[in-house]
Amino acid sequence: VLRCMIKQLEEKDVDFEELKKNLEYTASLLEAVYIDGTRQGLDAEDDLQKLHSDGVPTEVTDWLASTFTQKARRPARRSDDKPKFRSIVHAVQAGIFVERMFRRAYTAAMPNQPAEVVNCLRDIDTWNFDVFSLTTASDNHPLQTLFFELVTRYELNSKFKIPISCLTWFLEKLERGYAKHNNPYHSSIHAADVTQTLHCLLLRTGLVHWLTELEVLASLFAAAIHDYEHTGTTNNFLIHTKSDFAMIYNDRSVQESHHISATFRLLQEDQSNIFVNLSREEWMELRALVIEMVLATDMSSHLVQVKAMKACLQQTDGIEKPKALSLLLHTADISHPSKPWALHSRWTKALMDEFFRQVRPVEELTTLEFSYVLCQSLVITFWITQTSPVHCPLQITPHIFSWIQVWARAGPFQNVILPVPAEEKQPQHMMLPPPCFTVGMVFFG
Ligand SMILES: Nc1nc2c(ncn2[C@@H]2O[C@@H]3COP(=O)(O)O[C@H]3[C@H]2O)c(=O)[nH]1
Ligand SMILES: [Zn+2]
Repeated sequence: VLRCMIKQLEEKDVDFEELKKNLEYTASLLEAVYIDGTRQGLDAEDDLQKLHSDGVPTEVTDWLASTFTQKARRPARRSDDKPKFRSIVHAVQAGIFVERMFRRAYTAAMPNQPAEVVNCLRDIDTWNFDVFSLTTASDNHPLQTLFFELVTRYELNSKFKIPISCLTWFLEKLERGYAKHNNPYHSSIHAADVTQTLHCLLLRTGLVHWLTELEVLASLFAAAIHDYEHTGTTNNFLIHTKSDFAMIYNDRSVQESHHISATFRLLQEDQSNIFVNLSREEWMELRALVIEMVLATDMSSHLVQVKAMKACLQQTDGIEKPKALSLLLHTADISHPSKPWALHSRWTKALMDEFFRQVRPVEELTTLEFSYVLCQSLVITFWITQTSPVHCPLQITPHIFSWIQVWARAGPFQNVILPVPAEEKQPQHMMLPPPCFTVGMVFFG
């Protein structure tokens, strides 16, 4: 059309109305072509798909996908790459040789476990496994002992050629990280408990037969590290107090992001890099799985996870392994209420103790926390002063007690004399007396 118009102009044979119509038509045509072109640019993933089928090497499309789209780079599984016979024989021979070497190294270096530890570990496949007994028997090293036991039981050490020196050093550092904040609940005992529970779930449900060895390794590893360097406070606390962690991780799964990041930074050190002999693809796959699993332990994703799994079970399509494993770790993480009472009650007390510790530093409290704590303090103080001997439905630990004292002194209760000055006198489980209940009703509705 444009060429035709140019010719008409040259020949000075121009109908003004016709020229205008033709120009409008051409402009709308060019606009349509332009918009279509932009859309094609937006469908980059489709184009990548096309490239893939056009015989472009997978490395190239993978790189394009990881650089220009939201798609994570999936480790390439080359089932169709057929190695030559000779290379298979060599690989198998070399593999067997190295595995034997690693097995021998482990057998030689395996510490002679005390009889009590061996005794505890007999129950490792059961739901009633007593992780507190293992803690005592192993001289306060439940995580090291348990993880080492599971890695060797599943023969992951020889399969992935995990150097024993690295494993020992890594586990030592891992336990130290869990001890960093001296948490009553989020300690290495909790990590050992969750790891054992996950192992029990994998075994008892038969899921272990559905997984590759790398997925088993990633799952056990994720469980062992899932609360590494936990600060003993909730994500909300970190966010509301504008903590460094909240600033680093932009208020998103703050604790969980730190557990993962700090662990992988620990693995960067040669001395503790237990995955040194994994191939690049294996390492990428393991890392992706560990990240997904640990991030899913954030309680704020609980409902979403349960809903997604329910929907997934109603469909005939297969269940995505990372999703299933994430839910499994989350289940193990909050499983203690389904354990025998002796275990569950210990965990509950430890968790309550940790929750109460969190509100102790007065200067870190937000207005909301301040009023919450003040009301709590009022109720508890009133109730303590009203009853003699003191009755309490929850065990008042030294931390809770000092917390009450702080508020009794700081608030309008300076003159209240607390009748429980010494630790020995602290009350045990008893019924909540009516005065407190009445005050509680008045204050909290
Ligand atoms: N209310 C309540 N919370 C729990 C219980 N057990 C564990 N949790 C919380 O659930 C969280 C799960 O992830 P974490 O282990 O980081 O921290 C855990 C606790 O904060 C429980 O019995 N009751
Ligand atoms: Zn946990």
